[in-house]
Amino acid sequence: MPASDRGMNDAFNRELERERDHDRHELSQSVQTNVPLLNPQQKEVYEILMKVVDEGNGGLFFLDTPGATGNTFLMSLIFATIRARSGIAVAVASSSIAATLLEGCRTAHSALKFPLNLQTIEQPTCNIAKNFAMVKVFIAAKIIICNECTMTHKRALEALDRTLKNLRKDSRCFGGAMILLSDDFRQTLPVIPRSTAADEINACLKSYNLWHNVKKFQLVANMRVALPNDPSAEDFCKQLLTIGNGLVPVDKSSGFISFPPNFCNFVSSKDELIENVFPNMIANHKNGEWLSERAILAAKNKYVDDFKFCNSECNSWYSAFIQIC
Ligand SMILES: Nc1ncnc2c1ncn2[C@@H]1O[C@H](COP(=O)(O)OP(=O)(O)OP(=O)(O)O)[C@@H](O)[C@H]1O
Repeated sequence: MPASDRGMNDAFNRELERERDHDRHELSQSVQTNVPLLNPQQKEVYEILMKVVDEGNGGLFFLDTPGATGNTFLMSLIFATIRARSGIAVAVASSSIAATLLEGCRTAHSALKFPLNLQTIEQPTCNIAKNFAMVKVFIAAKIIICNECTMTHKRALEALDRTLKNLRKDSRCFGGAMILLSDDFRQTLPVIPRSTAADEINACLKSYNLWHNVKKFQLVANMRVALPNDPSAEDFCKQLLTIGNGLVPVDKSSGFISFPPNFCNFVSSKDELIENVFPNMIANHKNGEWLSERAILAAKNKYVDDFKFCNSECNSWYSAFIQIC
């Protein structure tokens, strides 16, 4: 078969069309429904950020969002507002689990082609050639959201800055694009193999040389507590903030903290953990809704590999979980 004669323009336009291919009516309705629900702080941030989007002057913004303060809710609303007006909004996240939180979000490494060895390159750029199909999308984007950004290496931001200046032929920061970072620095910092705590702090976005120029906003009202369906959430959220703010004493000999009383349920074995999270797995393993409500998270891949499953009937399911987790 002769090769089809498709120019690069086709690929560019396909990506642009895909980014604009949303049900604008449905998005407008969702915006109309959700804007009145915003709490005063969320509303203030939403209005400021949408004004920046409308003015089109770009800039670097950071939204500090402790757990459950409505980061996902607000990001989704900003996304929907821009898309409902046929604008292009790009969302990336530092991990694939985090990318599932926002519609159309991809991992930063996949969408922006960051080099894999960021920590060893002094002046990295994204591996985006000018004929890369997403280039027009990055040029046209009203906003680039980097969700759950605290795990991102500061050099990723440097690479994005260099690349956008080059693609958009604009010497302003990030080529004049609007970049919105969001997350909570009480959570995980960049993971650097065989590093010290100092290496992680040095790699963190707060060590980025333009960090002092970032315009910062904060959400503080915990919406899971405000919603009436979870009375235990208030204590749990306070405990999380206490740990995140470094207020729980560290044991000098071990370097560990002790969890506050009633913080969580402890189990004594992996089997007990699995039985608690996935009770009666054999009966439930084909129930997608039941499965989507539970997960076991592990801090390291080696702990994931340690999970051994012996039940042949749903062995394949167990394996699938562990990969996802
Ligand atoms: N203004 C609001 N009106 C109604 N519900 C809201 C509002 N803001 C947030 N919520 C709800 O509160 C819960 C927590 O919000 P959301 O998931 O957006 O927070 P988050 O900061 O992303 O939390 P986490 O980091 O813990 O995932 C969700 O169920 C969300 O739908």
